[in-house]
Amino acid sequence: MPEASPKKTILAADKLAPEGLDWIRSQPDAELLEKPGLSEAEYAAILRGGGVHAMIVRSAITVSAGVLADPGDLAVIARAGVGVDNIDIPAATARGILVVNTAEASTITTAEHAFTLLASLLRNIAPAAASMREGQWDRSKFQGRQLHGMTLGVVGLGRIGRTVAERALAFGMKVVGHDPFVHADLQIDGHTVRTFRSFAELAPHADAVTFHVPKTAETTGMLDEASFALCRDGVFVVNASRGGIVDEQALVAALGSGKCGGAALDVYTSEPPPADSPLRSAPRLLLTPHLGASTQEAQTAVSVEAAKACMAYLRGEGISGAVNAGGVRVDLSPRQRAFVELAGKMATLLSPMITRGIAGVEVALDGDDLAPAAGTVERTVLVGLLQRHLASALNVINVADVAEKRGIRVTTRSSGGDPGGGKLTLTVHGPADAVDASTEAADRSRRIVGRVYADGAPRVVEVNGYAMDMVPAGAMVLIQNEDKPGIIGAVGTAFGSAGVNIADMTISRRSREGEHVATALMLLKLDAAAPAGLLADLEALPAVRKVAAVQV
Ligand SMILES: NC(=O)C1=CN([C@@H]2O[C@H](COP(=O)(O)OP(=O)(O)OC[C@H]3O[C@@H](n4cnc5c(N)ncnc54)[C@H](O)[C@@H]3O)[C@@H](O)[C@H]2O)C=CC1
Ligand SMILES: O=C(O)CCC(=O)C(=O)O
Repeated sequence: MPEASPKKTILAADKLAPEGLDWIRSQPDAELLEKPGLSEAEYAAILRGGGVHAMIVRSAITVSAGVLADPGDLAVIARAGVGVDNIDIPAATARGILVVNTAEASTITTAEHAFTLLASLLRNIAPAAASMREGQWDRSKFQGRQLHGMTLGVVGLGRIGRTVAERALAFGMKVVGHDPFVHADLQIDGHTVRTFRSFAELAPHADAVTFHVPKTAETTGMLDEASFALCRDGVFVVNASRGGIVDEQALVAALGSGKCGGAALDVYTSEPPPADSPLRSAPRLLLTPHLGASTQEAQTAVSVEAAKACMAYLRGEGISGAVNAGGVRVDLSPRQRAFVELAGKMATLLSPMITRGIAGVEVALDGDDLAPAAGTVERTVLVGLLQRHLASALNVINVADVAEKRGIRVTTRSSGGDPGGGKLTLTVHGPADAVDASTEAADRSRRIVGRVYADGAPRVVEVNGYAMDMVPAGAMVLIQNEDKPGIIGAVGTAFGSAGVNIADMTISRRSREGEHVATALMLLKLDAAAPAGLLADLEALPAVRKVAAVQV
């Protein structure tokens, strides 16, 4: 989660509707940096300089790994729109930058554009209008086709695809669809939309196809030479999703051969397409310059929503439209926040005891109303456990990836209700546990338990079987020793000689079956960090087994 600091700077890196920019200017804790139309290198330099907390983009700029190489204070990138294929999400995630979009705000506008393209294409509106301007009056040349009765194949039955389907049905078209995540036929406005398991199966059933899918490895080139062959002769094609989903070369060829009766594109593999692109001169091809979301209404909505999403995250109020946040939430109640704080402190306290790596982490969160915080607790735990051992800065956005790359299995369980009012238990398994069930291996598991009582303070109540009660904070030292007389005095003398004041201290004794000497764990809260010399002196004391210092 971003640090709380007075003013947050939002970089508007694309042309945004003035309403969103005005909203930013009206916020006392926000500052606007308006810099549309720069190069990737220039954006990289602005970010590197620090002081930019959020960045809003549309599709004109590419937020590449290079732009994010040294992102300074950047905590969130908002896409004022839907498609995030111009943002390097793995690079943003790796640097702990939240990516959000404004998925709903432009749905209707984009669906209207796709449907308008189809209707205009079938009625030759663009070439007929152009011929009128040239002084011609040629009615037979522009005879069109009727929408009513035609079958439209909608590929991608998400927000925009379904909205297009509704409009097509209202015009008396039959609609069929394909979406790997829609398994049954759909009922839309009293009509049945038959769904097919693949585009190949849908293709022979449609007079026209329209694409409303994200650009992925599976969707790129979905309509290519091979799949054109499966389509009806004279099929009409609309693509207002992303360039390259309809293969441009195959389209030009199909238009030339008549396999494709006409097509309309709003999006291109390269935007703008080169001046000499064959697309610009292909017959029966209607082109618009990526206008799908370009209405006053949609642009106002995406601009304001993107601005609000940035500030909500930076203020810790919530995450809306998250693309890479996993289960992280910042809109938590004070009690849920207390558990997130406890999670971070417990994991940090445990982290110096984890010297042999981590194979798995179990997070158990018990208590009423705590479940919504589980994702945030889980990631906060990982940050606390791993940060000490890694050079790069971790946060709740990038840590899941970091853990996964290290093969750390994380299981999180949350249950409602706990008689004590709420409990968090972390168990960290060392690498040997999975293959060796011996006592020694089992002992490599580390367990810490914490609670938040009515006072709201996050307390640690158990560490590795030692019962205790302490609110962890600041500089702390853990000392494990054999439970023999004189140790406490020796430890106190060492601190006194080093001039370090002990602010709070708890001692707990544990005697386990099979252990011939009882051991004790001291947890000390200090007024200042313990210097290395003091830690060495403590380690040298007879009967002291382990000493670890940690900043919680
Ligand atoms: N031309 C423009 O200006 C605009 C274009 N878009 C683009 O429209 C597209 C759709 O946007 P939304 O409907 O909001 O997204 P959405 O996420 O609501 O829907 C996308 C649908 O595609 C489906 N899908 C994924 N892989 C598929 C596959 N291999 N075959 C068939 N279906 C598949 C998904 O299951 C999902 O239902 C996006 O690519 C977006 O970038 C969005 C807004 C404006
Ligand atoms: O006008 C824009 O910003 C592009 C809209 C778009 O393609 C999207 O939102 O995915």
